[in-house]
Amino acid sequence: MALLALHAVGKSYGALKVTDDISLSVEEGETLGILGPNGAGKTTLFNLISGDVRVDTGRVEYEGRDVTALKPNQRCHAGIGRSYQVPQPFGNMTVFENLVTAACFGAQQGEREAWQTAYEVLDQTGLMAHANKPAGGLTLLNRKRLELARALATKPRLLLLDEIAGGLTEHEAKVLVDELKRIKARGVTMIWIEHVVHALLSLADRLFVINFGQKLAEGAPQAVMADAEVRRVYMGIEA
Ligand SMILES: Nc1ncnc2c1ncn2[C@@H]1O[C@H](COP(=O)(O)OP(=O)(O)OP(=O)(O)O)[C@@H](O)[C@H]1O
Repeated sequence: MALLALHAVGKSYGALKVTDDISLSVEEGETLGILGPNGAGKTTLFNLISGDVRVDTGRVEYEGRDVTALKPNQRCHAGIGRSYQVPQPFGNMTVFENLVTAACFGAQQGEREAWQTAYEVLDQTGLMAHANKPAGGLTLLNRKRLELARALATKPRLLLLDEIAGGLTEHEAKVLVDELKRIKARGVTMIWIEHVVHALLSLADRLFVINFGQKLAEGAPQAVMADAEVRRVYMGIEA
């Protein structure tokens, strides 16, 4: 049984079909990479999975049950955690407080357990030295780390990562990818939207490419990257 399955989901804003009849499934432990040009509908797809936006048509199944009608907090409690493309920390709170908040409200933990979770996640994401700093003053790499850490503190079984490597230097992206590899090794299932293709390829088991809200290609990373239509649409390379 797939951990997540989308069945013919659709979403329009006025006349614009942003998600057009997308079906996909993700197996437990798998990392699915999502690629597509700017405005293709990738973040909207995450919003439909996390419940931030409701589907107009189709169905979202998680752990074999229909979650289409569940609110974002209910989907988070069920184990769907996400990061946002633009980091969304509580800027006036410390890094530690941000993680305790995520554990309390996302994983429904009591205070003592949430402190323990926050401590573990600080350790996993290399943020320990910044625990007591206000989140609003972090560097870009550490803001990205905190975005990942906040998602992890909700104890996800399925982790949605939205351009977590965007804007980082080569070295910083490698540090982040190493962290993601450790998370993957712990069995967390991931869907990762990323324009930094070499970072994505170092982790993804499978790729799914979107263009104009529709599926353009899906399959093994090497085969998808060699696909003539993907090269034309995504990389601007004519065959
Ligand atoms: N709330 C909204 N109201 C109207 N249009 C929207 C809304 N959200 C997204 N769109 C439009 O839907 C399209 C897809 O947006 P989306 O953010 O999902 O694309 P994306 O593939 O994630 O892009 P990028 O790679 O630039 O982040 C865009 O044309 C965008 O302007």
